[in-house]
Amino acid sequence: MAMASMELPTISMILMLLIGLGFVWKISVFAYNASRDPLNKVPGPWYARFTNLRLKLAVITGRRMFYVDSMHRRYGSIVRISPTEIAVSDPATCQRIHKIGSGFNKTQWYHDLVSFERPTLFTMVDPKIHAARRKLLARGFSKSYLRGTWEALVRSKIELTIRKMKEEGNSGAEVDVMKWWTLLATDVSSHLMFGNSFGMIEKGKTDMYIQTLQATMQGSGIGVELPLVRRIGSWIPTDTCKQFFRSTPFLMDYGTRAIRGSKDRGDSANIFAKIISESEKGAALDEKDVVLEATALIVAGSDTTGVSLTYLVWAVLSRPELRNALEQELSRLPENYGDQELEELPLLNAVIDETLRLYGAAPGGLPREVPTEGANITGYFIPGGITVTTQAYTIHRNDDIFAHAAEFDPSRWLAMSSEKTTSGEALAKAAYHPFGAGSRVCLGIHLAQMELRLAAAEFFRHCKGAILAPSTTAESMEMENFFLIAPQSHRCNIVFT
Ligand code: HEM
Repeated sequence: MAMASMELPTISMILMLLIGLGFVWKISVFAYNASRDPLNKVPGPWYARFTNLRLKLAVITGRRMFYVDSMHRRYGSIVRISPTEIAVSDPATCQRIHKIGSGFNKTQWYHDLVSFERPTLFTMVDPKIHAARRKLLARGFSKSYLRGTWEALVRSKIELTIRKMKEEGNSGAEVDVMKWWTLLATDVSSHLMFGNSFGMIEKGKTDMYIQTLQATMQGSGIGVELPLVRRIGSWIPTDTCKQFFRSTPFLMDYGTRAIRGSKDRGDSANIFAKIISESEKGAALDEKDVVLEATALIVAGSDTTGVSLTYLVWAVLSRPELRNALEQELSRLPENYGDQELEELPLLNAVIDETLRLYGAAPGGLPREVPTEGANITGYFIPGGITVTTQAYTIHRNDDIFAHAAEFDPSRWLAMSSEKTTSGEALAKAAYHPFGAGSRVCLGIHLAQMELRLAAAEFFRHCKGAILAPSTTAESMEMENFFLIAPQSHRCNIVFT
């Protein structure tokens, strides 16, 4: 009996043996596939072959663009950053990826990030569908239309914002320019999209709709990286979780009422009135599309412009000589100047370009999918379906493209604007892309530039006594990166002396 129980394996032993064999088999298949993966030839850390955990950690701690930049510095202009993703920082390859008709389309990540029930311009993948939508929306975002129809409104909101900043700072209190610029940009884009002022600058705070929209976007940002958290959060019956994960019906209902209201007021009430009247002829956009696009555009036009203006003010106030020179340039403007005159000012535009080079609001990875047939990227064959990302953060800080790239030096743009540009300057101009590139370049570029020019001009004409508060330091302005950038302190305080 004793001998038999020693020699015959029990059922549990057989099961354990089978599980063990299954496990070894799985590991072998995984190792075999990993060893034959064409991406193995791409330089990068060893763990990127097996897991995206290191990249995810960087994403959820707001360090993604810094992590990818450190990988480029270590491994070169092409680097594998996860089992299915490579990053590229060679300017010519970036241009090739982003150029119109390249075949490198946006990835599903954009749709997951925004998570609306239908795609919008920002999230559309199919180039033909995107091109048709872009053509329709572009009518409301051209420089001439914006100047003709909206410049006065944008300017009045800027003047109000600066008056409110000064009122707040009258008693010697610190004034957070990031709060005010974000309110300004949010109020401008909401007014342009829904045709009504939300009165946020007057009140000095965002309203209920914008708060819910911001919470929803944060919820989507969490959900795209941690889908389980989104799923669990959407079941939890608290107001916060509802705002983060279940606000779409509220946002849609609000947007529908706002769009219907502005439609009744006629063609110049909002940007969409113009687009709707055009699209109704060919029924290209239904009401839901309009509401979703308007909602997405409010998001796209708010923190982006607010953050860029914040860094502009910080960068100039940190450099007294530059500030004096800018104030002098602006003091020569006639009282009734407009955006067109501002476009001619060399230093103002150099300051804006330099701000966007180092602190443009969206300098992180822009993911694109390698076309089905695969592509040769800087000498490596990359199979179809792999994600390839490029980031302005790295290209804009490349010393071979921008001399002393880490320095904030607007004078580099003054030299570049002369008639005779050197080949190095031409390379720098081509590599510069704070608003993205190609067919997916920012739709709001002219609106953003108009706001940046007018707001910077008004600020440095009317806030001569403003200085950075002691609490605003290089450390407090260090960037975090959750798709967009923001100062880690989420504020930029000044005082009026
Ligand atoms: C300084 C401010 C801004 C910066 C730095 C900025 C930056 C960018 C960048 C880098 C992209 C490309 C994204 C990609 O390829 O994945 C983009 C796209 C876009 N931006 Fe902006 N943006 C700004 C302001 C605005 C404003 C004011 C609006 C509209 C109100 C806007 C609307 C859009 C839209 C709709 C897209 C998607 C375009 C498409 O895919 O066809 N942006 N922006």
